[in-house]
Amino acid sequence: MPNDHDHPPAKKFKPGSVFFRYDKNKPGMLLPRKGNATTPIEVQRKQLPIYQAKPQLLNQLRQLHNAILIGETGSGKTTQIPQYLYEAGIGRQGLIAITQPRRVAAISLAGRVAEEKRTQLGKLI
Ligand SMILES: Nc1ncnc2c1ncn2[C@@H]1O[C@H](COP(=O)(O)OP(=O)(O)OP(=O)(O)O)[C@@H](O)[C@H]1O
Repeated sequence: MPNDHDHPPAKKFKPGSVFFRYDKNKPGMLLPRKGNATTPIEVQRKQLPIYQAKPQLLNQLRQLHNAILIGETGSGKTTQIPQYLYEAGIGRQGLIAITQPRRVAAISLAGRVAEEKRTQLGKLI
């Protein structure tokens, strides 16, 4: 079974990924994208493509037991849908679980969502 060092997260090496930028000092290396410090996080959330579909999505998800959502990379599926569900009170009795293919990706995602919810990582998230 390969470890994280053998196969870094797919997201890290997806060309054109919104998450990563090239390291000019180390050819071939990709770095996490710099945060957009000038735009408030609430505004960043509303700028994501998925935000436009939020009411329709929640409406549909309330009526379904299972759903498969397909959307562009970086559109907000992973970071936003769990928050939409939580904010709408869906799944609050249990746990909203999110999977990622790699540990690094899972930690990065959790950190981002905690930042967006303005909570310390390890509590609500
Ligand atoms: N760790 C992070 N640090 C900073 N911004 C992030 C981070 N993770 C996500 N974002 C921001 O949130 C946006 C939505 O990311 P999200 O992972 O929800 O997209 P996605 O649709 O699930 O993408 P993918 O299909 O590649 O998993 C990104 O475009 C990026 O701007």
